[in-house]
Amino acid sequence: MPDQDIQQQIAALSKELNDYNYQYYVLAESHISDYAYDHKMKELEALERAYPNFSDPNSPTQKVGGAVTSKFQTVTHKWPMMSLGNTYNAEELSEFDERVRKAVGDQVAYVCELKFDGLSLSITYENGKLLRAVTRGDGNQGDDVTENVKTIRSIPLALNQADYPELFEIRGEVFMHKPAFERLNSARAEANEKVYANPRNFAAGTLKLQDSAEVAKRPLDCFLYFLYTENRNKLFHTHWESIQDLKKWGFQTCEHTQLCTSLQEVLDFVNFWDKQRHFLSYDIDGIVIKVNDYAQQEELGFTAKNPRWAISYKFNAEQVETTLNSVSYQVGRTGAVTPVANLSPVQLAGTTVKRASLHNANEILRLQLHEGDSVYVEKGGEIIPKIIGANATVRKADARPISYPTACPECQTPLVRQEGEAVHYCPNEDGCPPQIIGKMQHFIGRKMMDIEGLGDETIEAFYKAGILHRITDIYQLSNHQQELKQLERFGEKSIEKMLHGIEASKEKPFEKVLFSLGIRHVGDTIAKKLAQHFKHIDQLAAASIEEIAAVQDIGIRIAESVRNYFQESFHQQEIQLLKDAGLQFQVVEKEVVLASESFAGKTFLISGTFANYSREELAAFIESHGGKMLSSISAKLNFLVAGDKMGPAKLAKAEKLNIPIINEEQLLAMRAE
Ligand SMILES: NC(=O)c1ccc[n+]([C@@H]2O[C@H](COP(=O)([O-])OP(=O)(O)OC[C@H]3O[C@@H](n4cnc5c(N)ncnc54)[C@H](O)[C@@H]3O)[C@@H](O)[C@H]2O)c1
Ligand SMILES: [Zn+2]
Repeated sequence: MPDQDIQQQIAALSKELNDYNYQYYVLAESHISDYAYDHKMKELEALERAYPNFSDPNSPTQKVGGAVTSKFQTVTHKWPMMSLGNTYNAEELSEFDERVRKAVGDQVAYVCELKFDGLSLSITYENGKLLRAVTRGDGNQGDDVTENVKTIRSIPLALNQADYPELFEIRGEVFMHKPAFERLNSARAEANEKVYANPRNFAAGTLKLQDSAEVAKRPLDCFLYFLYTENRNKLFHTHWESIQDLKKWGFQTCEHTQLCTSLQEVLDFVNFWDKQRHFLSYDIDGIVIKVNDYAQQEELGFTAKNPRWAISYKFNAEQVETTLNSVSYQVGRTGAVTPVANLSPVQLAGTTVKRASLHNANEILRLQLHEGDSVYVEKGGEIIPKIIGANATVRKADARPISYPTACPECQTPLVRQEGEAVHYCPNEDGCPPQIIGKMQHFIGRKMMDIEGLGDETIEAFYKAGILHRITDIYQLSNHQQELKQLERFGEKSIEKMLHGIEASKEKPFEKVLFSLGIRHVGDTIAKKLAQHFKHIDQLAAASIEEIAAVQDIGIRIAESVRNYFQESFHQQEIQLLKDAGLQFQVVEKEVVLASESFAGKTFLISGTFANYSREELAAFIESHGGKMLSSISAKLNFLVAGDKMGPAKLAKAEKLNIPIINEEQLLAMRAE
């Protein structure tokens, strides 16, 4: 190949890998599978090795792929945070073992650890207290994400009494469990928010949020796996010993870590987990093999990018090829349409796969799917596998591209897609069967009206039997006892229990009723806020968009949705019928007796989390002593009651306006003065 071509090829590969790095580390998105990425990296490494005159110290082969961002304070790592070399088969692993033995002799033991698919973190502890947490960044410098990390429950803020060093750094991996990922991601899809491709990306996106309160809502977890401290060799001689002590100090380490004394044991460990990993609640993408002895680690040292004393063995993401038989379109409770690929059954990662998710129309376009295509299916983070591409080489010449339907498959109403949104909706909220059933199922849900004796399946059965057509029919069920008894599997006892449950639901407070109505974008917190502000459904129904949007934390999108809901005559009728049935449509005010006038004329704002009281309790305390709560920081504010995890922007604003910032104890003491 002429030099010019090689140079071009190196430049193109470098650019491509740098682009993937940016998407992966900064935007938390993957546009290529890890396997394909690693393959390209190896290709570039091989080219650079063959043509050293073209190698470049800034090449992605020479540097850790991440970067620092401008959103956080930049911190320089005391010990650089490196990447790991990777191997994909037993042969490459045995080459690693040979290199190690050549350098340090045959007395080698390895610690085998799961390679958690998350993002690495360095945490510094001083005198047993969490001081600082920093991302890997570009390996030399990372982002200070301390406030966010403090919200992770498995990371101790203070250590158990033990003989830990005064100052040390501990490294670990932050990740999200698969069930939490599934739950949060589908809630995001419902709310039309950006969904993440896998738990790793979700965890990475979360740790880089500016709002720690939002981070606290997303369940992150962390395994700690490495200790750095000055004079470490005086404390421990091996990595294995250090891990035993980390546990005593209060850190969560992974129970599956194993000490191996031969390559065979390492291989057994690798093979065992290649199969068992599918049963873990979190994703791992391989095994990390570390030389156990610290002295040997030091002898082996580092390359520009990796330690020479450790390596990863990466599992091949299991991938199979099968036929795309058809695409079906499911309509959800909110009317969102989800395309699902129906596949010829195939074995993948221990289960038979028949279906794969396709997310939305853009995904179908991106994959350029055609009818009858032979497709590659992979198990990513999701339980339900995904299609990663079609094998165009075996496509029939006359195969038609999959075209997205224009009408709802359930009710034939033309579908709509809001500008800038990826998801299509069936707008026929009150006439589309799955939406009607979904609305009723939502209504009776545990966090909503919580009707005992009535479940999702019963709702569906009653709908199909023509007994239920809409939410309000639930309160007419007592008039249908004869019909109910005719239904299979529905005895007198269960009917009685259900009717009792329905009757009891009439006592549910207004905020629950409001949440249960299933107004788009109105979840339980929003419902609570609206109920507290408007007190009565009639006042909410009569409010303008501006009036609704004036309520704290209610944005214009929610306000519009609420307004639209109440404009529909069908909904007005629905509410009237529910009122007639005796449901609660107003806030029952508790009489307020002022405990004192200590705070009369004073205004307060509460932010963050507190050790002894909830925010609501503190607000009630302030109000019971005559103080007034404000909803934002302005010159009118007299005191900011600040707890932990308060947003830095708020703090800065209060400081700028010279507003006194007090803590929980100071607030309580103020009353006594
Ligand atoms: N799909 C994409 O677009 C894309 C882009 C960039 C990188 N990647 C993936 O990321 C990899 C490169 O990332 P990398 O530099 O973080 O390397 P790596 O993921 O191959 O290995 C190093 C990392 O492993 C993690 N790790 C997990 N468990 C560990 C344990 N027990 N001990 C030590 N470390 C552990 C640490 O975070 C460490 O930084 C690529 O090989 C590729 O798979 C994918
Ligand atoms: Zn429909």
